Amino acid sequence: MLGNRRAGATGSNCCRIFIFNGILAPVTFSSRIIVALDFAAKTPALALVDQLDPARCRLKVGKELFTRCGPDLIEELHRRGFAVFLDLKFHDIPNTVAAACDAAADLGVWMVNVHISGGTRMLAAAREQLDRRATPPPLLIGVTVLTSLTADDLAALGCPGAPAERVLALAQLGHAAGLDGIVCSPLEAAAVRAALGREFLLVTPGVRPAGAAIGDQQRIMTPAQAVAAGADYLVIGRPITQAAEPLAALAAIEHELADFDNKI
Ligand SMILES: O=C(O)c1cc(=O)[nH]c(=O)n1[C@@H]1O[C@H](COP(=O)(O)O)[C@@H](O)[C@H]1O
Repeated sequence: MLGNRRAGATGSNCCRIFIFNGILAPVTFSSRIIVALDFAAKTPALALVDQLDPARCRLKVGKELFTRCGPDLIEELHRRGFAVFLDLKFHDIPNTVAAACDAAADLGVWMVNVHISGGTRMLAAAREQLDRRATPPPLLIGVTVLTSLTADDLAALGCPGAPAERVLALAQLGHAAGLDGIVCSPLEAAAVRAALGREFLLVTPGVRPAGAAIGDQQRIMTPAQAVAAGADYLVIGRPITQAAEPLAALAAIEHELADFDNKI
């Protein structure tokens, strides 16, 4: 099995060298917060991004924004110095997913994800393709059970049992296939951490500050609870992007995490 940590791009701190117009630009990222840019167009997305600081958060570009704006948007975010998680949740035959991961790596993104339920051969193909690259590849992260799903939803899909059991089984599959980490809800983070160790990255959406609208998320915790459970990165969208004052919402989450850090 290949090492689960990719040099230079993991943990709470990392430094990546970006090359734009022939200029080397080292950028250090330190935040655990990944802001999900779930916008329908470039203009509102960049209006928020231009108020943010790469030292305070990373950015996630998902299916909607990428489908509308494409690779140019990723380049614009890189030019502003942000580490980008390209969240396209690849799930297809091994050859197709491996090639898609390679294409994502060509964009210079920091993190890319695939559905672990695509199976071991698909995961291995993605891993091998990224490891063949000449430069450090993006972190390869596997989605376990979407945070919008409940036990009843899983049963309806023919997967009876608690989400936590399925998350752990998928996490073990991903770990064995050499993924750098997984996406799970904070509710499962502690069990996965205990089973798979400190090095395996845990990326948790399903994060809601106390009092925030839950929306379509089903398995949630607060930011501090998620970190206490072992999450490395918190993916947070609407509680920041839809807030009346997004910067104040981000600052409140940072304060919550700082308070937690000071207590341990
Ligand atoms: O892979 C993801 O990022 C993801 C996996 C998952 O299980 N649940 C989940 O919510 N996400 C993403 O995380 C973000 C959460 O956004 P909010 O619910 O607005 O905080 C969205 O962009 C989702 O696409």
